Amino acid sequence: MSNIWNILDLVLAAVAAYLLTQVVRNNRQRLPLPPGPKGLPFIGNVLDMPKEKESEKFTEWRHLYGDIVSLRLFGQTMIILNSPKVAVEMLERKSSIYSDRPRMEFGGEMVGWNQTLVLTPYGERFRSYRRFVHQLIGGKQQIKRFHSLMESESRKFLKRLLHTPEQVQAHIRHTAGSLIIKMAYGYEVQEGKDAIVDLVELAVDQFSALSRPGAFLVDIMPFLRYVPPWFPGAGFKTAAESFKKTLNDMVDVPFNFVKARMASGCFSEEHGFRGADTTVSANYSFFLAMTLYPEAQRKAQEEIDRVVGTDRLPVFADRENLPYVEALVQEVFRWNPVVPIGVPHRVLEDDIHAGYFIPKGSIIVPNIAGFFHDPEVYEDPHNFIPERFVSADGKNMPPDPRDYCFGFGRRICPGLHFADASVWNTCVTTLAAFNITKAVENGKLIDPLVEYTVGTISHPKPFRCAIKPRSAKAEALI
Ligand code: HEM
Repeated sequence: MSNIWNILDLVLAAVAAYLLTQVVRNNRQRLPLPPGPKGLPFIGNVLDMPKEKESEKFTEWRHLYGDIVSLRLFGQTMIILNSPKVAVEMLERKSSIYSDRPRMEFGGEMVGWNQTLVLTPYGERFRSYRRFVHQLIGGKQQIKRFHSLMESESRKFLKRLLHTPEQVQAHIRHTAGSLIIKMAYGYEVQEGKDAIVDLVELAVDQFSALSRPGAFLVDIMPFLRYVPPWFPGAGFKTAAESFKKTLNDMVDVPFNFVKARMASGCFSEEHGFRGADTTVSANYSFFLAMTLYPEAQRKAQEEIDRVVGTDRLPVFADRENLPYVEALVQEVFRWNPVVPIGVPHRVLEDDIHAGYFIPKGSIIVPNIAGFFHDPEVYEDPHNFIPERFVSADGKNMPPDPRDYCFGFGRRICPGLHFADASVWNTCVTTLAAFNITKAVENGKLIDPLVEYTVGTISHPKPFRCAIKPRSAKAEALI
């Protein structure tokens, strides 16, 4: 008899537990979604989503609705995080449920980027990719192995600038591509045009275009994937095929090179890693800032001359003695961030945050550019002012932009130490060797516009500037 009671007790306990979870769940679902623009029946906020300058629109919504804003794109909930505080609370403190990526029908499934770390769903494959990348470039110590490579690549960069300064953007791209490919595969990039660098650039540009939230309708309505190619509006299928070929080539061509090198017994140890080419944007922003803000340039050069002297170029060992240059690099990362609205995360379970219901499967977008352009945190945010990061006692400074510009939680950019070192190195060696000023045309100074491209990775639009060696001595050093 007592056995039957024990079993009954267990059954009752299980039923009670089930009912309790249902009550909690129903209560959760009764909590409101975060506020946001109203939207239309069925399509929701599709028409509210900006086609460019997303960050500015998200900031407008911040003023209307607050730090957490929700949108609905057909049946998909999107949550915009408008302050670093909520981004840290959700994406870092609750990272065990906020670290998935949305399924991107176009870029992920049709083109194949879901096979790379950036779009890999949260799970075992994600963890093993991260472990691997972490071993290679995960900490400042690991990056030290690449300091001499970065220093020698930047010397080549200075030479290219000296000969063809008007091609600065191409030189930045070439140097960044060359550095990453050399680090990953031990492949020596050719001067001028190089097939592998071109492939990496093309693939990364395509990724940038296709990974914007809502960039392709098929991301919101996955069934469109099955419309026949001749169907009106199905041009995205041809585009997917072409993007897929670029991605496959980017993987296969260097891989085949490595295989051939291994067969011939001359394979360098830094192999097997593919990285995104985001440092290009930061470095080009640096040139734009130096063109527009001569006073910041002059102060940084004065510091370099005083600390390093003019008989040699700066090296990584000088870094800690150059606080103004450090502040200038921080300002480069803040002024116009490379990834203005991050890479979207996806939440794996229902959550309640700040009294709002965040449904499982919501796409979470941190408004990084919005954080950096908040005048309450960074005074006069659209101007380039390294002084905001300089303080005699290291107190009362705004947050270091490097705490946020690389994303959050378990998805934080694994290339952040590499990127920070390589951008610092480009800035400091260029400042030591060259003066960057406005270009002159028909006797008139040309004011470059501060305009950026649309896409996950945002680049300054091409602009003109003049780049000349600071002195005969500097030229001799190059
Ligand atoms: C200025 C330079 C860079 C910036 C601003 C930047 C920024 C970012 C951001 C915002 C994310 C998304 C993080 C998130 O989801 O919360 C990311 C992801 C990623 N970045 Fe970077 N990045 C830079 C350079 C690099 C470099 C040099 C590499 C490789 C050497 C790299 C490799 C990656 C990878 C593989 C991911 C995907 C990580 C994942 O999904 O788990 N990045 N980056």
